[in-house]
Amino acid sequence: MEEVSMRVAVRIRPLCRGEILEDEEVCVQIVDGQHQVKVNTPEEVINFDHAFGPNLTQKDVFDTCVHPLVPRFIEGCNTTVFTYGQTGSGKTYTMGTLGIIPRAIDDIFNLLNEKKGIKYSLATYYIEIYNEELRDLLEKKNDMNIILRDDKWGNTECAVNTKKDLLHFLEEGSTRRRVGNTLLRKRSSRSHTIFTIFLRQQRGHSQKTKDGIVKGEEIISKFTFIDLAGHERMGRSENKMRFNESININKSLSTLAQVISSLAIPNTDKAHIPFRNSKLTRILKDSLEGNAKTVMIVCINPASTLDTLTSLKYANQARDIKPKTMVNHVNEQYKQELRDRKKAVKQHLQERKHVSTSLQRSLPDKLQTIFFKLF
Ligand SMILES: Nc1ncnc2c1ncn2[C@@H]1O[C@H](COP(=O)(O)OP(=O)(O)OP(=O)(O)O)[C@@H](O)[C@H]1O
Repeated sequence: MEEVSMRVAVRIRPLCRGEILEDEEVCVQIVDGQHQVKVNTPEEVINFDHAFGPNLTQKDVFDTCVHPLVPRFIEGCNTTVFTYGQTGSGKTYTMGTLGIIPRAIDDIFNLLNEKKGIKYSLATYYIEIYNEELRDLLEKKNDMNIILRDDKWGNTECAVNTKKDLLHFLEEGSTRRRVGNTLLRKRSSRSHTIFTIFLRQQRGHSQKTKDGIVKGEEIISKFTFIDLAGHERMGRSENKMRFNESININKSLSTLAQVISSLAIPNTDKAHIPFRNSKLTRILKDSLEGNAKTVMIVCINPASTLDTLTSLKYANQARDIKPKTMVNHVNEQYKQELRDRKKAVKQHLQERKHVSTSLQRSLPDKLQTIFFKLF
C-alpha cells in the first residue's frame, strides 16, 4: 500500500470576448516555469502541483493531470477528478463533453484493449445533486441495455459495451443537467454532476503480482468525474429560486471545505469528519479518504479578484490530504469474510457442544437419552 497526497491543479482561463470588450484586467497569473499562482491584490503567491495558464489546451490539462490516473483505475484503484471554482471560471469546459471525460474514456478503452487476457465489464451512472436532491441524468429515453440496480442513492447503473455507449451516456446526461440564468451569467450550472465509470475485472493470470493479484480474482474500481456547481456570493443572484439554489450550492461546498480541512489535519478522528452533512460529501467520501487517487482542478476567472484568493486557498489546503491507495480485491475481501464467518460458526458450535456436554452430565439417565437424541 502506497501513501499519496491528493493532487491539486489550477487552470486560469483566457479572458472571454465580453471581458475584453469591457476592458477587464487580468488579476491572477501563473509564475513563469513554476507551479505557482500569483494574485495581484492582495499580492500573494500560492503553490500547487500543476498550474495551467490561459494558453494551455484541454489536451495539456488532461495529459498532465488525468492521463496518469487511467492505469491506476485499470489496476483496480478508485480514481476521481473534480473541478471546483467560481461561476463561469471554466469547470464544465474543463471537465465536460469536450474536456477531460471523453479523453479519459478514450484512454480507458485503449488501455483495456492493450491488456490481453483480462475479462472485464463496464457500467456507468450519471447523476446530479440539485438543491440537496439527487437526480438520475440517464433515467429517461434510454435506448441502451439498462441494468436497473438501485444503490443506496437510488440511481441507475447502465451497462456499457463500447466506447460509443459511454460517450452517448455522457452526452445524453449532460443535456439534462440543471442550468439557469443568473445575474452573473446565462446558463450557469446549478447542480453538482457526478459521472462514474465502473470497471469489473476478472484476472486470469495465476502468478502473484506486486499487488497480490491471484488467478480468478475479481476487482471492481470506479473512476468518478465531478463537475461542481460554481460557488458565488450570496445576494448576487436575482430571484428567490436562484437564491435558494445558491444557499444549497454554497452549503454543500462549505461542507466539502470542512471535510477537506478535517482530512488535512494529521490523525484526525474519522468520526468527526462531517461527511454526512451534505449529499455531495457523502458521495465524495470514498474519493477523499481511504481507497482513492484524486485530482482537484481549480478553475479561475482571470478577471475576478472577488473570490479568487478564497478558491486558491481552499484548494491549496486539499494538497495536505493523504489518502491511502489500494487495489479493490473483491475476492480477497470476500474470502476473508467467509473465513471470519466460518471461524465464528466453529467457535459457536464448540461453545454449544461444551454447554450441551455439561448440561447432559447434570441430567438424570432418562432425560440424558432424550437430550442425546435432540443434540
Ligand atoms: N480554457 C478555456 N479556454 C477557452 N474558453 C474557456 C476556457 N474555460 C472556459 N471557457 C469559456 O468560458 C465560459 C465559462 O465556462 P464554463 O461554462 O465551463 O464555466 P463554469 O465554471 O462551468 O460555470 P458555471 O459554474 O456557471 O456553470 C464558457 O463560454 C467557456 O467556453
